[in-house]
Amino acid sequence: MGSVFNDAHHGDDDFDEGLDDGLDNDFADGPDEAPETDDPFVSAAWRAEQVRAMERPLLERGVPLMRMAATAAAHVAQAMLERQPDGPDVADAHVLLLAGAGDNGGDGLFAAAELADQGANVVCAATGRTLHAEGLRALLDAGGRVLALDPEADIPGAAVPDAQDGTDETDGDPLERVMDLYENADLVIDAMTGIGLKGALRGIPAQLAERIGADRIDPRSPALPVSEPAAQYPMVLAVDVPSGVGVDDGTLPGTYIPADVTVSFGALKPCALLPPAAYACGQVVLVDFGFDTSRVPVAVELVSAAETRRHIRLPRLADNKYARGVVGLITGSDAYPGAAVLSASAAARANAGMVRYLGPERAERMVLDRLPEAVFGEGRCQAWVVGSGIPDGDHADVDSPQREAIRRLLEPYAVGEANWPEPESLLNIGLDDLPESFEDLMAMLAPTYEGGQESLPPVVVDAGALDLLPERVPPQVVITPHAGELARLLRSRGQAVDADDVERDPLGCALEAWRLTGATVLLKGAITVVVGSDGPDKPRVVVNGNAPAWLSTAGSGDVLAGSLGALLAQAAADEDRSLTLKMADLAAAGAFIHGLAGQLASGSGQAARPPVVVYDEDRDRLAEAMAPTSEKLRDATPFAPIGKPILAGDVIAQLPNVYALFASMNLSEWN
Ligand SMILES: NC(=O)C1=CN([C@@H]2O[C@H](COP(=O)(O)OP(=O)(O)OC[C@H]3O[C@@H](n4cnc5c(N)ncnc54)[C@H](O)[C@@H]3O)[C@@H](O)[C@H]2O)[C@H](O)CC1
Ligand SMILES: [K+]
Repeated sequence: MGSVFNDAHHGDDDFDEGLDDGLDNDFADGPDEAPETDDPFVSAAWRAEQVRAMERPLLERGVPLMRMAATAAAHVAQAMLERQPDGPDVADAHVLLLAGAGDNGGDGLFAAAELADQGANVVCAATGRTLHAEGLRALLDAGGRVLALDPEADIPGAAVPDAQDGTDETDGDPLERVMDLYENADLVIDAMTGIGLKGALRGIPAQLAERIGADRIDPRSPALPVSEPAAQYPMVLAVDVPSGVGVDDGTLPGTYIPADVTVSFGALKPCALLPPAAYACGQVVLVDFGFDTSRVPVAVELVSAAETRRHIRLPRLADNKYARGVVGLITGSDAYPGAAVLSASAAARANAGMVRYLGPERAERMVLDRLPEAVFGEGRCQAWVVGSGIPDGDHADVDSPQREAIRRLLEPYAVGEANWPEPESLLNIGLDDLPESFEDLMAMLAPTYEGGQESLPPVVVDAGALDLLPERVPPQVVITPHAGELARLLRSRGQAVDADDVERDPLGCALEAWRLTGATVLLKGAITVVVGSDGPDKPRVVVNGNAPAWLSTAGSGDVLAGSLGALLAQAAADEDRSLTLKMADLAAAGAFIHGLAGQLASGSGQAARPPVVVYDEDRDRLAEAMAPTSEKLRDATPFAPIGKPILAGDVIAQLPNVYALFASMNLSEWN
């Protein structure tokens, strides 16, 4: 499954060949070769202002970034046409360019001029009052035509539609004219706005996006494997970013044009990684300009296989089961005993040394039936998982003993309220003595710990335990809400937010929850957004996008909680490591493992955020890199490319295989 471990390749490109010989630096030499699986270039995104800061030194040295961007866009356009089984040759293609007045429009004009040079029939619809002058000249010289949509436009050589008249081809409502062109086009190049967009689209671009965007958004369409040939014409190529998306925050503030492919220049922007904007980007092809990213902090990071591998602890020569990490679970309930089985089995199959389960008798019996290895005896736990399958305060008639136990477990994590009795040690809970009732348990969980809050074991707070979270907690507390649960948590802290608000602005809401609680926030969704601490008051944002749509199935969250608990226990088992600043990466790695298990279980090459393709000037290599995952997966499984339905248990069954995959990657790098 090559595509799972990002195929994208950074470095060794000869994109700069033929450029200004005066280039002295690493750009001229191409960036350093990076290992295939560990390339920050394809897994990090920077905000618009940061991208501008990184492009500035290159522009000052006279590097022709716009021409490089345009050539790359033209090559990508060609690759899109060529991969359509019934697609026209470039020379016969009808291309509609939507060009704004800024440099994004300039990129589009030069790109379209290259296609027109090869014989394509290109019409540019200008959405602003002006067009990039040199780009316009290039397109007109290459035989392209230009239609100005704004009656006040001042664009030399452009036709201006005139609704009053009725005599020539420019007559009629300009938007209708564009829609006619749209319907007859093979390819649309969307270059209305790039990183210069302010707020939601307004005016003519907004109207165009409303018409074209509405035509293209169908939430009922099936989740297909990556970059299948487009199901409909015209295909849309977005220049740098799809026009209308929130470049820095990943929101969709107004109308926008969803793309089949987005060709992104210099560096990824957050909208390429964050939901919901990432869904509008389609396949992302990233053009390397050789930016110096070393001094610019990453805004959003995509968790990679290589990063995940770093957090896994392989068994060592002298290990015993305790050294490998013990996971304690207070999950499952009389109402949902299955969650106990799922969370405990997931933890047990995810490379933990041992699993301790704590719950009502019936759930305990079910866990033992399915997992005879589970223990209920005394000993250490390096990480906890609480709340999966436990009704929350609104749904539990009386506060159950389980909820009380979780409340006690979480008490010592309350920041600023430390006033604990002498530690018997929280880590030593005598589960043997565990009663039918939880009375004694509560006593045993009395808030005690050694070495201060920092040394408390990491804990995953899921589902019904979210309303038991203390006001403020340290970062080793990971909360794992979905949109509705996050909204509820924020409401409990005075924010007027509902689930739709969270879905509209997942990053904003996860950041808010992190700010308010201090917890590491893992917001579940097709793309998972994690916000954790990267130092005092400094958030770290990591997303995971490798999950196939098949993974949205009952019990999936219980599996995530259990397997994340196991990952945290492995990390915490090495006591010399402080996890505080690693929690965001650990949580995202947990989501990656879960997503990969879902891909293996379903045999699907589909992913919410398909791997980023690095632009290659070599046409054959570019075509290969952009090829559908179904082709790459053809021999991997009989079910590729679509995959098959799965149950939570199927995902659990694949967890050992995920670890096996990691174990076979670059063994020399293992700790
Ligand atoms: N990343 C790189 O290294 C390079 C990127 N390039 C391209 O340049 C654009 C950014 O160009 P800029 O001129 O700064 O802005 P835009 O073209 O994105 O937008 C300006 C354009 O949009 C109009 N506009 C702004 N807000 C709105 C709105 N809310 N509604 C409607 N219209 C709006 C504004 O009036 C202007 O007309 C970058 O994305 C790349 O594509 C370069 O090629 C160099 C290298
Ligand atoms: K654009």
